[in-house]
Amino acid sequence: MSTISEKIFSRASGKEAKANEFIMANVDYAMAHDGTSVLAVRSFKKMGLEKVWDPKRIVIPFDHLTPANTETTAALHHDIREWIAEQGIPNFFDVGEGICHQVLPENGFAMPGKLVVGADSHSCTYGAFGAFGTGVGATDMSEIFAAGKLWFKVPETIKVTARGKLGKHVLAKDMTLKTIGTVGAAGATYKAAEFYGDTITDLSISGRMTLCNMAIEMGGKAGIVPPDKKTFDFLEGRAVEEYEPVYADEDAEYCAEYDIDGADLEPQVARPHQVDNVCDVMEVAGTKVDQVFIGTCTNGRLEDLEVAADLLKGEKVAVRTLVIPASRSVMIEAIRNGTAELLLEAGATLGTPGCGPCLGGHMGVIGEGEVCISTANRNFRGRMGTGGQIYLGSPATAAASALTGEITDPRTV
Ligand SMILES: CC(C)[C@H](C(=O)O)[C@@H](O)C(=O)O
Ligand code: SF4
Repeated sequence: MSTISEKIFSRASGKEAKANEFIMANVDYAMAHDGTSVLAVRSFKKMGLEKVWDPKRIVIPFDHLTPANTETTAALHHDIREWIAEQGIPNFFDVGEGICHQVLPENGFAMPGKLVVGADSHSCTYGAFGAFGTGVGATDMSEIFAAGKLWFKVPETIKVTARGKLGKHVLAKDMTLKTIGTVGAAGATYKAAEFYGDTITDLSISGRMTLCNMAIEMGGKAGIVPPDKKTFDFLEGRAVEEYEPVYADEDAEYCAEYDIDGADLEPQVARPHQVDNVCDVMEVAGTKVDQVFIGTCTNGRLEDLEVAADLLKGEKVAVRTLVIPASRSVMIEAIRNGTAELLLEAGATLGTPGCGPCLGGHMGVIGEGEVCISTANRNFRGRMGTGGQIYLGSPATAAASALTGEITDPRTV
């Protein structure tokens, strides 16, 4: 009677692992990006260590401040590139390759049954593939760099079941925001979430990534969709090694259960400054916006850009609209299939694949008193610029709002 997390931790620790136990687990893949690798490498060097445990199992994408925004960032990037070369780490993704949580799945590092740990809180995204994906701090990452292992408390699991077919212009993001609004920003603290129901199985891989990406926004240690044919098809020719899918037992123990109604779901928006401050879009419709941002590890995939392009096709945006593809391959596909052209013709700005202004680093921060509707996962106070206000919504809601200059229900344009 085990949950997916208990089974993954049992394999990774080599002994039967049950919720609330402390175990030492072998990590399958470890990720740090330009932001966190700096600190992880510093702490690794402080330990007096020379070589990482296994260069092939470390993945380093540069995405947070790319291209470098200041001389300081450029110098830090330079140092990390040197360290990566010294260590012989083959999985290095430099400026323009994309956001870590897009790059790892695209390159087959997120696989069912694996323990994938990242020095970034949204590493829970890998749960979309049936992995236990979780974020740790940079010093914990240095321990993993050193020995490939880390202590974990095996999490309890909540079960979220979503049923019903989503309506027109109601997307995975709306379901995700609804789930966070229902569970609450701290409702799943140090717990894993397993997602079930036809609404979930109907989601594309991209939609499942949106959902699992935001598990941390309800405090979750992980968010996991049981792998199915869609998962296996996506991983075909992509998975970097063999994997074994893991499923929960019928009588697995859940500490809480939630039901989400997909059929009657309206487009959702999270109001400033908490992610669980969620409401139907109608409640905030008409709120003037200064900027629209479509991108991030939550909603910067091809499907998201296509949704936006479809709404903006042949029209002109009323406010500045930034579109930042989640990865180089998303951008290439968007160029190939005409999506990029539609967005540019409508007046949107296309940026280098990466995090963009998501965490307020550069490329599109907002000014004092400005309002942005964003497809990202966090709307914390000041995140995209001091004194700014962030509303979170789906790419459809963001694109509809771009057309009118105010928060708009995509079903009305
Ligand atoms: C910079 C990094 C540590 C951070 C995170 O862990 O989530 C960032 O990606 C974010 O989204 O705020
Ligand atoms: S896109 Fe945003 S949420 Fe995702 S990793 Fe980058 S900064 Fe963090």
